[in-house]
Amino acid sequence: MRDIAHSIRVSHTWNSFSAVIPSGCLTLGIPLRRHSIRVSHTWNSFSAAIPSGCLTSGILPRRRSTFLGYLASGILSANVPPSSDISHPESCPPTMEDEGNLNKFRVGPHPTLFYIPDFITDYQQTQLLNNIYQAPVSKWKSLKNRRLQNWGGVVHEKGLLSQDLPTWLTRITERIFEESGLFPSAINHVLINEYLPNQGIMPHQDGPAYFPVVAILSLGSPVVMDFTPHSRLRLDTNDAEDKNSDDKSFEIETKKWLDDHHPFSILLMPRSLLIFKDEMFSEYLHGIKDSEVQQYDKVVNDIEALEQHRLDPLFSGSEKAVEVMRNGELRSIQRTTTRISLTCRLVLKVHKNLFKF
Ligand SMILES: O=C(O)CCC(=O)C(=O)O
Ligand SMILES: [Fe+2]
Repeated sequence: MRDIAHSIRVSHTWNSFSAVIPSGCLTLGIPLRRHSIRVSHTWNSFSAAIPSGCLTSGILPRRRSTFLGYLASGILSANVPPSSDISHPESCPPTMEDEGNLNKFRVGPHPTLFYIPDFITDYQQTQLLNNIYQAPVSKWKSLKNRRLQNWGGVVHEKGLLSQDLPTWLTRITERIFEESGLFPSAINHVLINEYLPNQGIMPHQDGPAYFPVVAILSLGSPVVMDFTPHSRLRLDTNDAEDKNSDDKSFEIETKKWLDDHHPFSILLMPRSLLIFKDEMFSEYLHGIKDSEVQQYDKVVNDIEALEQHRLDPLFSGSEKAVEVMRNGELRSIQRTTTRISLTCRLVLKVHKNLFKF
């Protein structure tokens, strides 16, 4: 049989990221997508041709209450250039806060995983990257396979030795807290991971100190995250006595559980927010392969992740950031730039940190 290979571009017209970035941090900078249609950031100044309820802060429409919140919190303050676009006013995807309804963003076979495309605008992404790369070099901790910044304090098994999050981070964590409605109190810890195209993170479960809801904001290069069911994690969460009481039936139960729980992946596009909780937090490992080319044939959110890119007129831009290959059924992305993620979590037990770093 003839193997027909063709490729689909999902790249936009990418601009070089112009933030102050220490040399060597990024190869040619993190590219940012250019807006197609720009409007003033004075939210109440436009209304034409936008379906009701479709006022936007970027591609993802937001409600007025959010804009006001943003204005109040200064994220769209006086020196902010016009940045929001109404790329597709005819399509009005749901916002996370609509009816407080996160369910619209459920993806995959489990009810505890949510993918919110275009959670922030290009401009907000630039602002975040600016702040991240303006942090002192000493803020970065280098690991074998990535660098990270730790914000909010030191997490111990017994809790958080807390430090206040900077305002540029609370603007985003407060919005996640309010719009998701999943955290019992304000998010107080943010881990910022930086991945070069050939870097990833081993499959792991987040520590027991965290409340079992994770929100991951993605910036820069798209990436594929893998979720793997882990029966041992499940055993750990069950009563030990139950385990020993009847080994045989427990074995059968575990096998049945594994039959119902399959590995899957999720495509994380720039500016998207991934939220997972409960079962997905405690019974699955999550990780990112350290390869520049990542298959995404097993992703459960390809439609949601690529929809906006398909609709965007800049989709056919000549500069390519990501190429989505379709070789028969084998689909993959090429990671060409750095990815930054903000892992936003809550540690319930907090000890005020007396030491300043
Ligand atoms: O970078 C990511 O998307 C995942 C990060 C993560 O799993 C973590 O910080 O625990
Ligand atoms: Fe994690």
